[in-house]
Amino acid sequence: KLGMAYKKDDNFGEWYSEVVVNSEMIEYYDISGCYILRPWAMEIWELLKEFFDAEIKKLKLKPYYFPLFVTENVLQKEKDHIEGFAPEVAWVTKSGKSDLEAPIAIRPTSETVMYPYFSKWIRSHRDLPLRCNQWCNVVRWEFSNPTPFIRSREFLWQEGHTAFATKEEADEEVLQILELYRRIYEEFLAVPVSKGRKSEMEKFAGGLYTTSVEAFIPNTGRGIQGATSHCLGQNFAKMFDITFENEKGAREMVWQNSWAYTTRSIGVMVMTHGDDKGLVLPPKVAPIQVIVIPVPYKDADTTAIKEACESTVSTLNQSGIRADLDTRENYSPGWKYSHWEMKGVPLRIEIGPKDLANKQVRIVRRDNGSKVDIPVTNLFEEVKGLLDGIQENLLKTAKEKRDACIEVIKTWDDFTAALNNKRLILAPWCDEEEVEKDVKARTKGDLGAAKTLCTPFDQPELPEGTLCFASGKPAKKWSFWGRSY
Ligand SMILES: O=C1CCCN[C@@H]1CCCn1cnc2cc(F)c(F)cc2c1=O
Ligand SMILES: [Mg+2]
Repeated sequence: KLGMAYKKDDNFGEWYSEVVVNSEMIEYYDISGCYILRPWAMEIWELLKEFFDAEIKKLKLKPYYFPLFVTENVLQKEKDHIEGFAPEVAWVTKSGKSDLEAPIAIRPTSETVMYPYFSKWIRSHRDLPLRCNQWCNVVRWEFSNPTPFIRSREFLWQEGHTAFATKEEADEEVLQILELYRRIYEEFLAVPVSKGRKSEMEKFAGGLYTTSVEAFIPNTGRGIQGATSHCLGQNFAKMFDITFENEKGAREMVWQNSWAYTTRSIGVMVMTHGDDKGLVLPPKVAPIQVIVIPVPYKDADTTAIKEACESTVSTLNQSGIRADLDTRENYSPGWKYSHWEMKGVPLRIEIGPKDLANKQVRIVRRDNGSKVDIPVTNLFEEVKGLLDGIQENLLKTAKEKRDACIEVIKTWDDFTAALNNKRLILAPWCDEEEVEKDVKARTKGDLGAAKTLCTPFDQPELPEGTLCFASGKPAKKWSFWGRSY
């Protein structure tokens, strides 16, 4: 079980599957596209949820739980937002031996479940804003290659659904939530992301506009959507008759948003930081931040060593650091080093007879393997400093790697070359959907077509007269293009 059979740079797909299993995050399940999330994954999910839930409570979101099931006619209510997705909808058709009167869908997302009740609950401007969030699972019976965390037929997410009296309020919240998603990725998962707007073709068809945070996986040269925050405009208000009486007594439709991030975020973190020894966890999301390992030496005082380990762990835990010790007799220190490296624990503390005698401990960093001996007296400060250093180093390294993949291009030939070089492409675009479709058609292949990933809010200077790389028409904006998950 110890050691990896695959190398990240040689066989990324196999490496990834091995890491998520060997680090005890995932157990494969006997239904394709479904995975068991073990504690090492769920504890990360819970740390992210703890942050996000506290932040949205500051924005006055209220917790709800809506049913998993939705009737056929309600699901079909919104034609254009569903029609493209119909093949992904999972249906319950029987209970026991008998057929159901009518098939019932399992929620792939909850607009059609929730909005008939938003219509009922919202009568007056006093009922606004309505702010609803639920933490739940959703089911989408996808057929493209299933990948743990990244693409599964059932996944966990939070879905926020809000309603406002004015577009201004909705527009503001879209960006507040997008900033929280950026923080989830950059401050917790140490994954660099770009905030931007989806094209008309890539946006959520049922909405007005879509914003997202986009990540990039250098090993595969593919972009990946990290999270999404939509302004729905009044489209769903019209469909579901969600109106309110304003201060002047006139009836108006509400302005809505919906936004989500999912367990996919964990997979992006694994892909970004993992190495050939296994998982590398950013301290902010590490279920165990420090593992303490006794290094007994033939006739050395093993009891004293064990006591030193226990007091080290309790000192750290009392200061809010997630520390644990591995005193299992039936495993050697060497075996334990590999095991906890595989699980990506940021810091290892070794305590042997010499350390005991010198009233010090040896600390080993998972991210760069560096070792340092520190006096027990300022254990907490040193450990805290090292954990902060690891967190910072992981984001910095990932940002440098991602930025090294970005290629600015202006011609079609450079575009196709960059695409085949697994680059994240930044190109001037005329912003015409026909051109986007044309690029998709011209880059179709077994690696998948190129698409727009987002138009970054942070726009570089676009010199007058710059032409679109694909159409030769006057360019209107810089957009990120590439293959994606
Ligand atoms: O992306 C979000 C944020 C959270 C709430 N939902 C929105 C839009 C979801 C877009 N979407 C995405 N996937 C879907 C899959 C389906 F099978 C289906 F019936 C509907 C959808 C579907 O509407
Ligand atoms: Mg999908």
